[in-house]
Amino acid sequence: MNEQLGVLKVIVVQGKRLVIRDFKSSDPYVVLKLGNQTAKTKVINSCLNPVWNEELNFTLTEPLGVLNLEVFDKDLLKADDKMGNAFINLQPLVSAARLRDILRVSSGETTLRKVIPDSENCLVRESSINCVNGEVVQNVWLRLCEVESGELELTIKLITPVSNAPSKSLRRRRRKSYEHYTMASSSSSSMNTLKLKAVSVTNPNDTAKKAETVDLGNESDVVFIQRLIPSEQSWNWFHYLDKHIPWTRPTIRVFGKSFLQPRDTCYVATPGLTELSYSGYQPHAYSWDDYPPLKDILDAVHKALPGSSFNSLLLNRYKGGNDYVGWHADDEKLYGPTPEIASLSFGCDRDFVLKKRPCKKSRDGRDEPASKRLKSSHSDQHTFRLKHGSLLVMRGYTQRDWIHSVPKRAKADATRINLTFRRVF
Ligand SMILES: O=C(O)CCC(=O)C(=O)O
Ligand SMILES: [Fe+2]
Repeated sequence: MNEQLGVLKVIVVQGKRLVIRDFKSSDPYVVLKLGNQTAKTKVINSCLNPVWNEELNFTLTEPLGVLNLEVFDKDLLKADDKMGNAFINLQPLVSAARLRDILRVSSGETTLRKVIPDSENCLVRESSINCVNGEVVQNVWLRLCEVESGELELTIKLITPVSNAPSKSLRRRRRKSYEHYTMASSSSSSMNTLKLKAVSVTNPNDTAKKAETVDLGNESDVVFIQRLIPSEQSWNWFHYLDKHIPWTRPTIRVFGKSFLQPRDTCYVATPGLTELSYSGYQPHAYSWDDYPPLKDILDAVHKALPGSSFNSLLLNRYKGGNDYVGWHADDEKLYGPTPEIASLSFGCDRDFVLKKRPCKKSRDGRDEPASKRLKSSHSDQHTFRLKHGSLLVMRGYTQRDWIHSVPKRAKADATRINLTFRRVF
């Protein structure tokens, strides 16, 4: 049976910079879910910075879940629109309650621990967990995910009886909780602070980090990691790139006709490489030092792909579902015959479609029908849903034998940023 730990009081304080989902504003409300318990705030009409100050109560049981929050825009005539979501791991709060019991703190205000924003939580800034007159209280600002902007402020209180004889599960875990803390003696001031080492919370989506390899046949394959970069980190990078990259929408030539490229673009490369040119357009090559976070992103990709060594990057920004990239292969000579191309996505989900070339030169240079070249056990088309933080890598002869595209999608109403890392030889 689930063991009851106490009552979780969640005060949904306010939202900031929420997105517009109606004509000029939104009518936001928040849905909170903990296991099979659900609660909602009231709707605040026409407001992007709503103040709810509403307290919603949940029973907290073991095993501990994650508190999920979703913001919606209330609509009368159609389904409510999504305005982003966030989650908060309750483990630090429960560990802090155990520490309170161990230290027998029951009056005044004491900081029990801190949780730092990191790549595996939605925190906007560091958050303290305090014991206030026996109650364990955490104030958090959460960045909303799967949306262009928005933050939520919550105050969370865990009400458990201050116990000198902890429950069975607390006893089981007590030893483990000690390992998380480096304690110094508390001061005698009314606001005591224990010197605790800030620890990060674990990512409930860890399983999404697993790599899946799709064998395309004939020495071509695709590696797909649905969530390489955790959500919070991905949003930080998304916002940086959206704001700071000098995006341009160039005119390109396709089949002798000039078009405005249906997405924004930018190119970054190590100095001295052969220049890139595609569809009659030669982008200016910015340097990695111009946009230092790109070096952190490159490091993360190199770490995920041991042995890789990318020296150039093509960035694309799709400002909505009408922006797209048509069928093509990244088979420019400067990448060599078997380029490894690593594609990292942030923001709105989009489909990435790979399709076998109708007829293409085989490795020895002869034209052969596709049916002859590729084993029948391999499918002719693959679609990957590229999500916020996804990594997709094309390898081997994929550029020679396959073409790829990100088609228009009417429902993709938010911005997506995609980074393709390549090595120029
Ligand atoms: O946006 C994407 O996922 C793909 C972009 C792409 O194919 C390219 O830049 O060559
Ligand atoms: Fe491409």
